[in-house]
Amino acid sequence: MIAHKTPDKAFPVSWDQFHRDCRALSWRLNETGPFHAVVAITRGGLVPAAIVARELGVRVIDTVCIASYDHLHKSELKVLKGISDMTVKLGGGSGRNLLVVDDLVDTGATARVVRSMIPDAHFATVYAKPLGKPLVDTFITEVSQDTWIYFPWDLDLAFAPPLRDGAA
Ligand SMILES: O=P(O)(O)OC[C@H]1O[C@H](OP(=O)(O)OP(=O)(O)O)[C@H](O)[C@@H]1O
Ligand SMILES: O=c1[nH]c(=O)c2nc[nH]c2[nH]1
Ligand SMILES: [Mg+2]
Repeated sequence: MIAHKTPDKAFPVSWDQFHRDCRALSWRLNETGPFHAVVAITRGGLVPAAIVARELGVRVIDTVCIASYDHLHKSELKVLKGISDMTVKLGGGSGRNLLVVDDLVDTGATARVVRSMIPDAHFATVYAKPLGKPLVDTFITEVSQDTWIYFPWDLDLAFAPPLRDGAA
């Protein structure tokens, strides 16, 4: 396990907000395409990839399966499944006209690995932190490096204590 400081700030995202941000991302990407295929970086990229592909009318969806975080803790990055040969061919070998989608870029380690596979692909994430931002072509919202983004699929409805009882 790689030593990692627990982020100071929390940025929780609701399903509504996430859908709105994915639609905003699709608007931006619509000016850049057309794309022959979408490559989702699993698992976090699956939900935004579905929304973006729907908005842009792309029917070919592939995955590259990468794991590096165990909840808040960064571990060694593992590529569990690569991009299929058919998709790489669609992108002319270098990724031209392919759209890579992930939920966020943090340190940029995940994006760097995927970029090395298809360097000419267009990289899009919904959220970006400063360290990873240079690796992404299009994103919607930037948060500070010491912020942890909580996605709706990782959250549950729960009681929030009143401010006067000591809630932050
Ligand atoms: O820029 P980085 O520092 O590489 O971090 C960003 C990556 O970390 C998260 O994935 P994670 O490895 O947690 O797997 P998951 O998508 O299955 O949740 C997130 O979905 C990005 O893919
Ligand atoms: O849910 C998540 N939120 C984050 O801010 C983050 N950074 C890397 N991996 C992450 N996963
Ligand atoms: Mg991920």
